[in-house]
Amino acid sequence: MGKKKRGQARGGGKRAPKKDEYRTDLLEKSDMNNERFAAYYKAQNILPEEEWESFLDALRSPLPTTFRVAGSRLTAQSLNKAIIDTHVPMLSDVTFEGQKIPPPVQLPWYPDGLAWQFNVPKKVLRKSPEFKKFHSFLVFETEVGNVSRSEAVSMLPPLFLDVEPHHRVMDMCAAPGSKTAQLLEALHAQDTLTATSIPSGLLIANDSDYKRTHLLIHQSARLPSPALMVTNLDASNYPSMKIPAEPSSSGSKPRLTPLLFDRILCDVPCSGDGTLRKNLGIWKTWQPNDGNGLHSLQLRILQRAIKMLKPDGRIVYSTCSLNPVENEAVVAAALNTNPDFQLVDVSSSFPSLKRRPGLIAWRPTADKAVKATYETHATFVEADPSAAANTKLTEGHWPPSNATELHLERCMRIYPHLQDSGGFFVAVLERKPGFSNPSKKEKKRSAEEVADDREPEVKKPRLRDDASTNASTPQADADGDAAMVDVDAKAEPSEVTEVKDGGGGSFKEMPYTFLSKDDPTLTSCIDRLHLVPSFPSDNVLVRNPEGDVVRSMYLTNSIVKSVVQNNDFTRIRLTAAGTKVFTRQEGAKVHEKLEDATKKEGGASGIPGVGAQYRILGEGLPVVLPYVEPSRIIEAGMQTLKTLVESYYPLLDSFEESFKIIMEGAELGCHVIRFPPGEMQGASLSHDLVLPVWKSSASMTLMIDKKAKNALSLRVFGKELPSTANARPRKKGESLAAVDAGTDGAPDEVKVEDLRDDGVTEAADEVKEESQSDTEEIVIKGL
Ligand SMILES: C[S@@+](CC[C@H](N)C(=O)[O-])C[C@H]1O[C@@H](n2cnc3c(N)ncnc32)[C@H](O)[C@@H]1O
Repeated sequence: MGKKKRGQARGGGKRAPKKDEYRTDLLEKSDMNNERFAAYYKAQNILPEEEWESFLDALRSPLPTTFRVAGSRLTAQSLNKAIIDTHVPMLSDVTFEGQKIPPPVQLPWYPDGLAWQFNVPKKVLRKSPEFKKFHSFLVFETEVGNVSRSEAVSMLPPLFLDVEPHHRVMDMCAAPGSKTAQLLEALHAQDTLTATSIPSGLLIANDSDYKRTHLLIHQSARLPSPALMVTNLDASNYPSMKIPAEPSSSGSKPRLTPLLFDRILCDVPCSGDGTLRKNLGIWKTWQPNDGNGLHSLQLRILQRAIKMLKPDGRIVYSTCSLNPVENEAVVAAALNTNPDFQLVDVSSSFPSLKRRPGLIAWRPTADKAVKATYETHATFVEADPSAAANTKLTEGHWPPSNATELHLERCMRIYPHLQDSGGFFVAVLERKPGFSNPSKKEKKRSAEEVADDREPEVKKPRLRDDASTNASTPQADADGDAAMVDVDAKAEPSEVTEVKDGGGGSFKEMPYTFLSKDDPTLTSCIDRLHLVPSFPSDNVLVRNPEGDVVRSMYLTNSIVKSVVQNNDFTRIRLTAAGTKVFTRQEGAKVHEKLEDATKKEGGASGIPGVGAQYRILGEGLPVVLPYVEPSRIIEAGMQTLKTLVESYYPLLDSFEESFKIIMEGAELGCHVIRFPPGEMQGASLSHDLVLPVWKSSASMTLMIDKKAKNALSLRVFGKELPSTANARPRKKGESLAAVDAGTDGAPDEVKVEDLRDDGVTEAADEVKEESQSDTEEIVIKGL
C-alpha cells in the first residue's frame, strides 16, 4: 500500500485498508500498538489513568457485529419480533467446540430495541448450523434493505437529529449512506407495512465524491423515497437553493426564498481513529497530523451548515475520531463565530448510552512523534517557531479561552471500552432561545443574508484542503458502518454526460423534466396501470431535456419538485431526485400486439410511448400502491406465491385453478398481487405481501430481483432458493417460456431485458436513460 497523505480523511480520502489486509487473526495484539497514539491521547487526558488499559484492551479486541432492523417503523417491528421470537431462542443454546456461544442482544439505548449486537467468531458463523442460518437471514434481509449492518456508534447522529416527516433535512457528507437511510426512515415514519407514505419533508443527501454518491443512491434505493434528492457538491461551499415563499394572499406569483433546513447532519470526513477496532491499519499509520489537516475543512462544513439552518433548526456534528482537534476545537470555533448558537444539553436523551463529556482542554501538536504537546497556540509558537511557521495549525486548533462558557462538556465522547463499541464524537447545536424564534423582520434578514451568501457551484467540487475527496474508489471506507456496506458499486452513471475540462472536470447531469399531468404517455400509463385519479401525476419526472418518456418515470413529492424547478441544476450537480416508479416494458412481441390493440381501440396517437406497456417497478410499488385501483389488486394464496418464487417464468397452467382462471382472463402486462397472511405446510406469511407481476400470454413473472426473491423464500418458506430455481441463462433470441419450460416454446412471450438480474442485460440503447439507482430491488414490506 502506498503511503497515506497526512490529513487525508477516512471516508473520502485514499482507500482505507480493506478488512482482510489487516485481519485481526493475522495481527498479534502486540502489533496493535502505536506510541504516538498513546502519547497523544494521554496528553489529551481523554480518560482517567485507571481506565487506560481497558480502553486499549477494547481497541485491540474485535468489534462486535451490530445491525439495525430498518425500514418503516411498522415493518421494522414485525421483523424485530421474528428475531426475538424465532432467532434468539434458536441461538440461545449453542455450544461450539465446547464453548457456549451467546445469542444476539439488543443495544439498550436504541429506540424500540431495533438494534442488535453479537460477537461470534467467523468460524462459528460458518460452522454452527444455528448461526449459519441466522447469518443467511441477515445477509438476505440486508440485501433487500430490511436490515442495515452498521457500527453501533454510527447509528447515533440520526437519533440525536430527531427528524420528523415534515422536516427539511440536509445530510452534508452522506456517502455511503448508512445515516441517510436512518434519516429517510424517520421521514417515512408514517409508512405502513405495504405502502410508502409521501412525506411533506425533504432529504438532500450530499457527498463531494461522485462515485460515492452512486453508492449512496444504491443504498437508498432500499427505501425508495419521493422525498430524496442526492447532490454531488463540496459541502463547505454548498450553494444556496431557492424555493417559492408561501403563496401571497394577493394571489401574485410567490417570490423565491432561500431553502433553509430544519435538520442538518454534518458527519464530516475525519481521521477515523475511532474505527481502529475494525480498520487495523490505523495502528501502523496513526499520527497527530491526520487530524490537524482536517480541522479547517470540518469547520468550513459546519459553518456552512449553520448558514443553511432554519432559525429553530438543529445541527448534529459528528466524527468517528477521538481527536479533540477534529471535535471540540471545530465546535468551539463555530460557536465563537456564531454567538447565537449553543451546544444542546442532551445528557438525558438515550439514558442507557454510556458516554463521557466533551473536553474543555486539549494539547495539539505538530510533532509527528508527539514528543511535545502545547497548552496554547502561543506556547507552541514560542517553543517551536520554525514548526509553527511550517504547519497549518492555527489558534483555532487549541481550546479557546472561553471553553467553559461554551459548555463544551455538552459534546459526547463515546469510548470503545464503555459499551464494547467503536469510538465516536457527537455534538448537537441549536440557536439560543431568543434567536430561535426571530421576528418576521429578522427572519427576512437572515434569509436574505443566506441568499447572498453563496453562489451556486458551477464546477466539480475542488477542495482546498489535503483532506479533500479524490478517492478513486467507491469502496465504502468511511466510518464504522462504511466498511460493512456490502453493495455492488456498479451504480450506473448513465444520466451523466462527462465533459472533461482539464481542470478537475465538470459534469452535465441529464435534466430533470417534469411531465405535464396531461402528458399522453403518462395518462396512458396511468390508465393501463389502473391508478386512481388522486395519483400525484403533477410530480412525475423524466431524465431528458425534451420531457420524452423514453423509458422510466420518477415520482417526487411537492417540495422536491419545487426545489428542482426553481434552481439551476445545470450549475448545481444533482445526481438523483425522487424515486423511479414506472418503466417501459420492452418486448417487441408484446408491444406489437398491444399497439395493434390500441390502434383498433382508436387509441393510436402517433406519440412515442403511448401504445407501449409500462410496469410498476418492484422498488416503486410501495410508493404507487396507495393509488392502485383497489378492485384491480388481485388476491392470491400461498401456493401461488410459492410457484412464483420458485420459478422465474411459471406457465399459467402451473398455478392453482382459481388463480389460473383469473389470470387467463386478465389483460397482458403488469398486475399487482396481494398475498394475505397465511400458513401452508410449515410456511408462514404473517402480514400482507404485495408484489408486482408481469403477465404474458402463457406465463407469469414475479417482477422482483433474485436477492429479493431469495430473502422472501427464506423468510416465508424457510429455505434458500437453489440456484437452479432462478432459470438458466437465456440463449440469444430465445423466449422466456422456452427457458422456463425447457422447450423452444411460445413465440409471444415478453422479453424481460429490463429485469436486470441473473445475467439478463439491458438493451444498450436503453441504458442511456437508465436509472438513478442501478438496482431494481423491492423492499419487501411484509413478512
Ligand atoms: C464519514 S464519511 C460519511 C459517512 C456517512 N455519513 C454515512 O453514514 O455513511 C465522510 C464523507 O464525506 C465526504 N466528503 C469529504 N469531503 C467532503 C466535502 N468537502 N463535501 C462533502 N462531502 C465530503 C466523503 O466523500 C465521505 O463520503
